[in-house]
Amino acid sequence: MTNPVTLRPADQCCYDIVSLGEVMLRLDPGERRIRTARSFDAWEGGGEYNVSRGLSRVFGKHAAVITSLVDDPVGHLVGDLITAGGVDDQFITWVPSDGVGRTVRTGLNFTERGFGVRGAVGVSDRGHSAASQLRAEDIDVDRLFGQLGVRWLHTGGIYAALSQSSAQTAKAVMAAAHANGTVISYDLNYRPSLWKSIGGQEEARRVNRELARLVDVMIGNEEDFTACLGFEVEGNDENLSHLDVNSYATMIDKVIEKFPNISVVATTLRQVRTASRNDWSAIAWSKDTGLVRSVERPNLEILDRVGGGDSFAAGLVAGLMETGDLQKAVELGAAHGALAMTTPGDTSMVTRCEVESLAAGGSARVKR
Ligand SMILES: O=C(O)C(=O)C[C@H](O)[C@H](O)CO
Repeated sequence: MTNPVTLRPADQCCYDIVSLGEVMLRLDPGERRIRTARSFDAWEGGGEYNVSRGLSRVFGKHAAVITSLVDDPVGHLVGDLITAGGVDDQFITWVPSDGVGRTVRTGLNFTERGFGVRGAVGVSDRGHSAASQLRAEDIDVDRLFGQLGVRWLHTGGIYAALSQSSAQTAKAVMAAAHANGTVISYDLNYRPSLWKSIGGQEEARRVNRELARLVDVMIGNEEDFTACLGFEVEGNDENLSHLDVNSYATMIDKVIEKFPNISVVATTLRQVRTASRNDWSAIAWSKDTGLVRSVERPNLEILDRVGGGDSFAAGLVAGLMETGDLQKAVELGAAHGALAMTTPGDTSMVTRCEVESLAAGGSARVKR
């Protein structure tokens, strides 16, 4: 089995995985709603970072994050959560506080889980965040990708949407990674709220198409390839109430034709029956294997859906890094994503053993 991606040898690299993205303070009202909450749990979260955290905590990989935080107590709380998540903080750029957050701040993300007929809600408060102002010159890419060595870089469409400069930063970091033989994955992660005031979907497509030329492993959910890259999936209705795998296969052919640099395309497929029950599976493609599909998990019970896609990506990356077998990788990703959605917070609280057991068809029988 040939690995669809060519990885640098582990003994030549300080890091298995580095993410580039914003890390926000996630404020979570638990079972309550944001609008009526009186207390919040604090976690850290960010689409790109969550992948590194999962790879570190669950799959035992050496991980780091490239981001920026404000040098004040809120920034340091996020920094503390990052190191507790097993992610190296040496590539965090700390910027001085202006005293009130007028020009630079640490992003906040209020997230409620939803239940049954009430969908999950995310309200971010992240204008002028330090991460959105991070510039390529702030990052010592020669040291990171050249001297220290990185096997895999993960970034994506959330970071690219933060500001005009963040898209440029993403491009420069991806180019440096590519020049040093680092595999690059990119999760399209369409967030309409981020694009709303900076050109909407048209601008999202322009930016993501430009960055797609540097990507080896392209990841997205059931709607991202249409929203971010403009590839329609035949038969999808507005509510994505029917997801036809053959139509995705046709769409992936078009993606590869347009971006021949891409070696793997991976998509999570989620049909939302209620906020608490989703049909969940994933598909992936490489030239050698064609389309592979994970086990389908109809009516999967969900406690907190946020971060499910990131945990899928972490499992997929771990599987490709360790086995090069796309079928195994997609199973590991889908199982990790499913388990991550059984606990609160963006990231998973499971062990590798639990992921492997579920991927191999294990049940939820009590263990004691
Ligand atoms: O919207 C964002 O920027 C986030 O990163 C919030 C969550 O962490 C993300 O949606 C999880 O995938």
